[in-house]
Amino acid sequence: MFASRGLLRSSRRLVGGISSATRTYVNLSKPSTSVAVLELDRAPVNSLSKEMADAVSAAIKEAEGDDKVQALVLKSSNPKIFSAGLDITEMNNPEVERLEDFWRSIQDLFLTLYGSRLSTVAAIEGHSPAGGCLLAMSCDYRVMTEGENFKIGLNETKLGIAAPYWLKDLFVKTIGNREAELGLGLGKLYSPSEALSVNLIDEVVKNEDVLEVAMKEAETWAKIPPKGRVASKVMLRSEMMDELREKKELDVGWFRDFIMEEGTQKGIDAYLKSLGGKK
Ligand SMILES: CCCCCCCC/C=C\C=C\CC(=O)SCCNC(=O)CCNC(=O)[C@H](O)C(C)(C)COP(=O)(O)OP(=O)(O)OC[C@H]1O[C@@H](n2cnc3c(N)ncnc32)[C@H](O)[C@@H]1OP(=O)(O)O
Repeated sequence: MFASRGLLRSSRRLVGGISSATRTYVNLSKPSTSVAVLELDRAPVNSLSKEMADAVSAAIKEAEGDDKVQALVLKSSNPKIFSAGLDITEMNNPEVERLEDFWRSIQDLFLTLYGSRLSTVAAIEGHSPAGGCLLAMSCDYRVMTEGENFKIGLNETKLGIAAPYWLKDLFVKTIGNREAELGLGLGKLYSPSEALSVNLIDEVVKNEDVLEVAMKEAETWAKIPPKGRVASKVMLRSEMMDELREKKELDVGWFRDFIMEEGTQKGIDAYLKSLGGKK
């Protein structure tokens, strides 16, 4: 019961020795013996399609497969956008089967990142709404670049949708119940200084310093003896993960039914058209 499946994942079937491995949508490198860097690289906004979510999950597992690696920095190839969250086009007039598979990939990405044996540090470069905030909150430590126009938070209600219960739980765990009520209800997007004041992030740094600060933090975590560190992470995170594992297919059904509703589709369609003003 204590050893949540996944958190102490066996590395036997995973590929070790990461050396600037580059693949579609993500770049994985190992700038130091104990720290890997996973760069999100899906232009224009690092939105999470099914394929992107699968690529990020696979890269995390690959990093975990190197026994020397103890920490992972998650960054973006775009200095102004960490991730724009879920790829909204996946939810706009979708095929039901694809929509369900998309959600399973998002669930798996959350379980993989949140449950990683690695210490994870998010180098949040720029905007990080909704699913971007999910990625950041799934990490152990969050550094965000300064600039009050950059935003992080869960803005789902503004799209006419609701965050799934497990994302709500993660938000509550991160910033507390009252602030989560305000943040979720209003679909609030926080500036870096606001996010710091509610503990949504841990540090605000200059743009040019973000990777250096994140790497330094990752090196600090990597020096902690992994046995106790991972056991502590399991204690803190397994309950939430086990609940989602048990309810995975129920959650897929809730998501599918919610997204396929006519009213939801109208809201998503209107929101998508408003983005960039181009669609
Ligand atoms: C009973 C309860 C049941 C519960 C059921 C559970 C239901 C849960 C469902 C869903 C959960 C969703 C979580 C999400 O993550 S939804 C996504 C939310 N994301 C956003 O709202 C961010 C939207 N994007 C932006 O705000 C901006 O793009 C920004 C990131 C600030 C960057 O701005 P800028 O640099 O100006 O870039 P543009 O806006 O011009 O965008 C460039 C092109 O990229 C397209 N784009 C942007 N974001 C997305 C996205 N998330 N998905 C897909 N495409 C996106 C945008 O349309 C532009 O495209 P084009 O150039 O073709 O016009």
